[in-house]
Amino acid sequence: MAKNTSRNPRYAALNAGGNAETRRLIDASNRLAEEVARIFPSEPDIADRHYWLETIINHVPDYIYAKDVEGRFLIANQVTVADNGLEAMKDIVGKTDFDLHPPQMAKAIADIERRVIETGEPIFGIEERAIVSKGRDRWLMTSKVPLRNKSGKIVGIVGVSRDISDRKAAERLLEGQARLLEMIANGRPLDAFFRDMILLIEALMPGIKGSVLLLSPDGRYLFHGAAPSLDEAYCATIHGVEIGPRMGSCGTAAWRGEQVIVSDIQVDPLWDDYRELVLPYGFRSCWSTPIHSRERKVLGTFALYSDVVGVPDDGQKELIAMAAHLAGIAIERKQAEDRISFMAHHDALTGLPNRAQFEEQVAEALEALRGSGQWAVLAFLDLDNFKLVNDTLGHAAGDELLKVTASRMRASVRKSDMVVRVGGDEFILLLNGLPCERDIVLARLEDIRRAIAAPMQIEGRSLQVTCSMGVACFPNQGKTVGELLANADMAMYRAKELGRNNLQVFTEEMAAKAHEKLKQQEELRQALARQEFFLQFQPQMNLATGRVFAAEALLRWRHPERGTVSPAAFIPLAEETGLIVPIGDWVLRAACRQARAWQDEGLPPLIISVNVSARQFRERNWAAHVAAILTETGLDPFRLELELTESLIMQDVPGAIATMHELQAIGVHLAIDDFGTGYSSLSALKRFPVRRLKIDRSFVADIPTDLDDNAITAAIISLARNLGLRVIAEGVENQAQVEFLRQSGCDEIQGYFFSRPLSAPDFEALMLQPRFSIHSV
Ligand SMILES: Nc1nc2c(ncn2[C@@H]2O[C@H](COP(=O)(O)O[C@H]3[C@@H](O)[C@H](n4cnc5c(=O)[nH]c(N)nc54)O[C@@H]3COP(=O)(O)O)[C@@H](O)[C@H]2O)c(=O)[nH]1
Repeated sequence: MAKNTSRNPRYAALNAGGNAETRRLIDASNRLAEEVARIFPSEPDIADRHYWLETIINHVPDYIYAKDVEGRFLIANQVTVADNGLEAMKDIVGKTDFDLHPPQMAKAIADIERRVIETGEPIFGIEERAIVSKGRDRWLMTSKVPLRNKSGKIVGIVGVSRDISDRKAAERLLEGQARLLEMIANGRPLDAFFRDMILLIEALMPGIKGSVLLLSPDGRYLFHGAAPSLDEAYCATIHGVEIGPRMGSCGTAAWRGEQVIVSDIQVDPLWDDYRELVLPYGFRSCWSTPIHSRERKVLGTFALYSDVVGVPDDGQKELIAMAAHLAGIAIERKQAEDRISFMAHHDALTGLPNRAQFEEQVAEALEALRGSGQWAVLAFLDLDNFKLVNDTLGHAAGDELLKVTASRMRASVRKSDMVVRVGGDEFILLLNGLPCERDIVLARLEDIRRAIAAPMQIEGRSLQVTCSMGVACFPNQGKTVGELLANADMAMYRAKELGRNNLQVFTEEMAAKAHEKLKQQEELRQALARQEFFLQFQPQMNLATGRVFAAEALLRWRHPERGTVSPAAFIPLAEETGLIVPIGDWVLRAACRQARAWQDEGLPPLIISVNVSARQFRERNWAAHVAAILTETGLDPFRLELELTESLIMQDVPGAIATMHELQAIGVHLAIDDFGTGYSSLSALKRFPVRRLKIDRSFVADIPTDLDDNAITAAIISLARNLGLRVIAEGVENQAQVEFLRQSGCDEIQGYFFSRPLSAPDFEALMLQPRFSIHSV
């Protein structure tokens, strides 16, 4: 006993190192030794000593025992005896571990003890497995020291073991949780995740079998998720079980949204309808826990089955709650992944597949059709005047209209056909496997158009939308998705040209036209680089003074083959392709530079007027760009007037007013071109920071003979005067027009009557002539 005190150098050394468990064991031994030394300071009677010692070690909760060199128990404390399923010490004395444990486990214990005996070296704090009371598999932390007789000979070992199973289980649980969370984070498939989760729980709860069932999207049925240890036939039987108030443990738990603990399936009424079904598998208890989402929506159930009657203890309840929680996270993550994947392949508003998915599927469909002698029809579809609905009834109404249209299209085609939304109000249809008869194809498409055009109720209003369709048929009008899309697009363009609400099938003529357009686009693109553009200048005259106060810069294209091309022939194409932005930039820069040159040459003060296209005007920071060009060319801002068409302003009135104010702030003047053609509201006009209105030449052309035009022209002049704006008439070609305009109070004129657009040198010569008087003409 004295050997085991803290004064023993070997134990003292061990006290300093080792792990916490070992230290605790040693401390306990030391305390025991000290206590004995304190109680028995003098040599007590040997029998008493033996009795006391036995009493003491029987109060220690750890296993304490001694064995001889053959591994036979010599002595063991009460807990060792009891946990090995025996009653008294005499029952264990003489037994070996081979009598108490499975052979492999017993051998592992015997090997360690043999080493201690052979080397004489103690072993501290080793972890070993042992089967203790009623076959419970436990983890022990054990220290073993050689047992010596009085002459120092090793006659066996003394062992002290502590049950560390709870700590080991907690460690295992933590490791398992970490592994499961890692699986969730790595997006492992749900079934693999559930499988590992159930196996972890089963390892921690021996004798229990787990299962996960998933609730169907309509919230009515439970479907198999995972159950690695349950019989497949049983899983198949409960697959698709309906949830309800008395539907076994799982069906009821999902129905109630709360845990259902059935301790005895044989008697619990919740199992009345399922008792027979479960009987062959021998389950007696089933504890089912709903798997919830973060919003407490039931996603499925996590159930544990056991062959014995019973309820979970607190530790098991904690494990179940943890598993159900992790399962919820995993399901929600999977649902989020599915949603993201759906969104990547579908249009969020209508739920239709998107273009990326469409092209893939069309390619497959065409491949399947190839050589079959059947047709596929690809149609581009564009809703007419959708923008009007959006602008007048608002975006919510526009969205609703798109959804209704999408579902009508879906309902008008077969399952094997496809409908996709490619953006805005544009859709593509693929009708699959049609007979090669144009009339049948057209009849099907007209049916779809009719379905779309049926009246619909949107926000309490009855609306009707027509559509334009461009069609290309496989294989004659395109052999690949790309060809079909391009040709259907051309046909659609033609349908729109023809005034909407119609259907056009692709023809070779359309292709030729498109080809020509492409060629023109390319030429236009190169025209800038090759410096084929130049400007002409048309004077603008003050009617009262006869003085030329401004020049309108007009763009021309010196085409290498076609000669001088009017802007009317290429500006629309430039607008469509966006080339108008660099071209417009060139015009503005060239016009400002010319105006500055005339100023430097001493020409009378002049305003240079430049046309602006809608596309240019919408460019980000356009006003700042204009300011930069003015700085670059050295022209004073007040010498520049920008002509904005009425239709340009009306496309986005608030945006246009904001840009107009920015331009006004840098000192540039503004005029409204083609006034009278763009339906600008008079109230809006008041808010435009403009200096001048330009009466469109279509009104001027027939004055003074056309009484309507006379009235319109006079009204515009009067309006301008009342708003404090100057007014100029364009396209003035004769004396009678001049007279009418003068009498109506028009301030200024521009037109062939006075001068056609001139080259820069000719304009300069005109300005240098003696003062021109309109009265003398
Ligand atoms: N965005 C830009 N548009 C531009 C630019 N340069 C011109 N244009 C626009 O192209 C349209 C056609 O212009 P153009 O062929 O130059 O015709 C102008 C005049 O020549 C013509 N005009 C002038 N007087 C008369 C006349 O007495 N009779 C008659 N039949 N035509 C006449 O009018 C055109 C000027 O119109 P406007 O701009 O409305 O003042 C035309 O829409 C141009 O705006 C450019 O650089 N950028």
